[in-house]
Amino acid sequence: MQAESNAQGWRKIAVQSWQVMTLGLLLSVVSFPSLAAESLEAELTSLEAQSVTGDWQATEERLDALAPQLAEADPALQVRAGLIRARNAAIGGNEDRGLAMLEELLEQAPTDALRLDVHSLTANLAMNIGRYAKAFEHLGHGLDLLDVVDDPAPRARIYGHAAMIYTRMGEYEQATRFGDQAVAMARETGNRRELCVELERLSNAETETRGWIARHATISDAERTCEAANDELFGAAMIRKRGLLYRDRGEWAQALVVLAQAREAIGELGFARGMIVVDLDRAEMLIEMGELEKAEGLLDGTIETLEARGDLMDLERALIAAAELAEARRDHESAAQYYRRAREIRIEWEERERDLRRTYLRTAFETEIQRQELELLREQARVADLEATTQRQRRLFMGLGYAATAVVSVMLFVLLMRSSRERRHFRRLSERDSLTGLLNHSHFFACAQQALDEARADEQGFVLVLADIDHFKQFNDTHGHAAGDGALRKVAALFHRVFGEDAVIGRVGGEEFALALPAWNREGTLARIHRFRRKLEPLSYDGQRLQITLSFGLVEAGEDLSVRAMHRLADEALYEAKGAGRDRVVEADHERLDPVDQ
Ligand SMILES: Nc1nc2c(ncn2[C@@H]2O[C@H](COP(=O)(O)OP(=O)(O)OP(=O)(O)O)[C@@H](O)[C@H]2O)c(=O)[nH]1
Repeated sequence: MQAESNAQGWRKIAVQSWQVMTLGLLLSVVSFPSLAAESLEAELTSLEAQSVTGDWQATEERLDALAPQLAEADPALQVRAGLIRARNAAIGGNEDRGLAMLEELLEQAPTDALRLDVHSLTANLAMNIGRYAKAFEHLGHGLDLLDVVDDPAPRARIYGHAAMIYTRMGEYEQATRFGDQAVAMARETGNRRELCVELERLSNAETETRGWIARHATISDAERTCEAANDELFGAAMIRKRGLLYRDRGEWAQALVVLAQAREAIGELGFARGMIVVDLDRAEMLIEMGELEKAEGLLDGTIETLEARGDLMDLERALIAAAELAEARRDHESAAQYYRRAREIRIEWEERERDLRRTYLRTAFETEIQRQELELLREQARVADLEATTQRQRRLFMGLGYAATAVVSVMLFVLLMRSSRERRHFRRLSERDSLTGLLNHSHFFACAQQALDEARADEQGFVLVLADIDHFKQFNDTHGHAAGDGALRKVAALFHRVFGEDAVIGRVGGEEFALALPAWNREGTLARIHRFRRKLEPLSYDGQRLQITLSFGLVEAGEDLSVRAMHRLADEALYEAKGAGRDRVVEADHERLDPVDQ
């Protein structure tokens, strides 16, 4: 009784489509991590298994019964129940509702692993009903989640769906890579049913990418695994595939035996479409072998059934087989009719395929464009970053440059100031007497000449005076050299004080001084010398008061007298003053002037 109801359930499911059946199968192998609410969890696990081997309506009823418990349950359990309901809706013919439910589940899924399963199921369902763009979109999102989901079960499922969809696209290389991953992941789960499904998908991808031996190994592995997992449907499908492998190698007798086994197994399951497909396989071979009667028996009613179902690919195959059969019987008119119809079906089929291909290419293209745009944005951000850094560096360098320039300028300024100060210092050293600060001999006479020239130009008077400290040797000898220095400094300071800023004053010998007095005359000069002599107080030194005196020679500028000539005259006058007893002023006698000096 149980077996009968199961078989009925299978028939209902089989009415939908081969692919939709795989959805249920997939869900049955889910091994979600154990959560709280043990009993509910166990119930759900049993439901997931039943959704494959039993009637989807029965699972729906059980889910309804669980509704109150589920409303209070952990979100993860709710999403698992939701996945079964979405699949049920699709199998029940309400694919749009199934897809809408999956959209909601995506919002609710509390973990990346569950979100990955929702994407997997959405991609599979969308693909089966020709919503290719949606299928590719969800497949892409699912594959993206592989980076963050470690659980091998959902990983195996998304890889498996990718393998299936890429095989459908004719992208066999990529499909094989996904198929290998799916099988590897399924082996990790230790779940035989999962592995059975993924081996079947890999075997589809491998048809165009691998040799006979590799394909045979995959198919045999799948056959054994599906049998061990008690998955009769996939087991039967694998037997058929093994038969086709023999056919491909030309081992027709062996192929027919194996295909007959497959037909029997599929027939036991009541899987109508599966039976038609295997009959077609066998009919095609029998026609080639010339066994026309047997082939005709297998094809009988096939075309009508497939037309009713709208299975275009299988219908085309059946029409071609019928055409070949008619041709073999020399019924060319019927053959031509079958071929014509087959062509029409092919055009219709290809139109659908083109649509699929276009969607795939558009999606792939859009993804590529998005990737490029993203890359461009990243590049732009990198350039902007680089520009900002360069700008910062330029500003920094400019700042440093300004600072360096400022530092160098300050240093230069300081150096300039110092050097000009030093220049002034050295010039002063070269022009002045270091002890008294008065002009030295050579600078005094240069300045005196200049002052004389200016006085003459201004038609003003000019007087030159020489003064010499009396008995200075004796003073030095008596009181010491330092006292002598003090006396020299005192005399110099007094000259300045008495004759003022306009007088050019120099120390022109050891204890000899000279004064050039522009705009002065002899009377004024004599009066001022007398004031000087009065003011020359005794020098206090070492507790003693030391009085010094000076002798003076004075000369007033006559017409065309040079400073040199005036110096000679003044010197003579001074000599006279010394000879006359010192401490006095003698005026020069112009008459005594040697003509050479003028
Ligand atoms: N303390 C000191 N003595 C100096 C300096 N320059 C020259 N003398 C001294 O000045 C003295 C000049 O001596 P003399 O030329 O003989 O003349 P005097 O002793 O002043 O005698 P009369 O000029 O004839 O009155 C020497 O003893 C020099 O050593 C100086 O810078 N400091």
